[in-house]
Amino acid sequence: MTGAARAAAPLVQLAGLAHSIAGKPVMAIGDWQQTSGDHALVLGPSGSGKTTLINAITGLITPSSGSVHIDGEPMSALPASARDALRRRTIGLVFQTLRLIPALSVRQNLALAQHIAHGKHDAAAIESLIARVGLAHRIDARPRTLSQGEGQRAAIARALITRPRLVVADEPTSALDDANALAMIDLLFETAAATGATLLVATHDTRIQSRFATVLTLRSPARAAA
Ligand SMILES: Nc1ncnc2c1ncn2[C@@H]1O[C@H](COP(=O)(O)OP(=O)(O)OP(=O)(O)O)[C@@H](O)[C@H]1O
Repeated sequence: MTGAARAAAPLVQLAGLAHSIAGKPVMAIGDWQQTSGDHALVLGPSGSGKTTLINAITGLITPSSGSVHIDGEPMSALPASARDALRRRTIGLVFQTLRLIPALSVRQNLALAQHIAHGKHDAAAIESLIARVGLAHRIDARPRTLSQGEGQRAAIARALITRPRLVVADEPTSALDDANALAMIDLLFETAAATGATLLVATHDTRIQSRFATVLTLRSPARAAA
């Protein structure tokens, strides 16, 4: 795809997207698209298929029907190794369980992410992003010594250090109290603005809904059919 065609393509484009496991429908979206810069919330109750949708968007599963395009590239149609490469190039992931590597410091976690995505090391970019999320004083700390809030800030920095076009966050706030949930979303918005990323946040946490102009509401396909 040419640069001009890519610039015109939606960042995320879903067409007829649905997924079944052992014949049971677990996620049904149909058509949806997200343009670059348009932060979006995927909102749905437990079991409505949010994680399944994220797994399809990030190329971790092959949807049973329909397609996923990321930045104009056919994620769902690519072989596994090409999907991995597309994910590393374009997507940063933030999980509720932070998934930082325990044996590495915060700085080293970011360095590894940078190396995997781009095969390069930019120490100044790491220090600057860690300072931006308010963790300069913990840069050489191991993840197990961080507070929950510090760990979440480290996980956001790790997702953004590769300067992904899309940041996908799965339930980033559900374990947090009201003040920390909103602070987490504010930090995601601020770091996304600083690095040029677009956010796609999946949650059942309605407290953060008002922060997003675009909301995709999911219903369990089993309930929708009932
Ligand atoms: N590997 C699997 N095998 C069988 N059923 C599955 C599997 N993965 C997901 N499901 C089912 O698919 C449905 C959607 O699951 P999914 O995890 O996508 O929902 P969710 O909206 O993310 O839920 P939660 O908010 O509880 O994490 C659920 O009914 C779940 O039990």
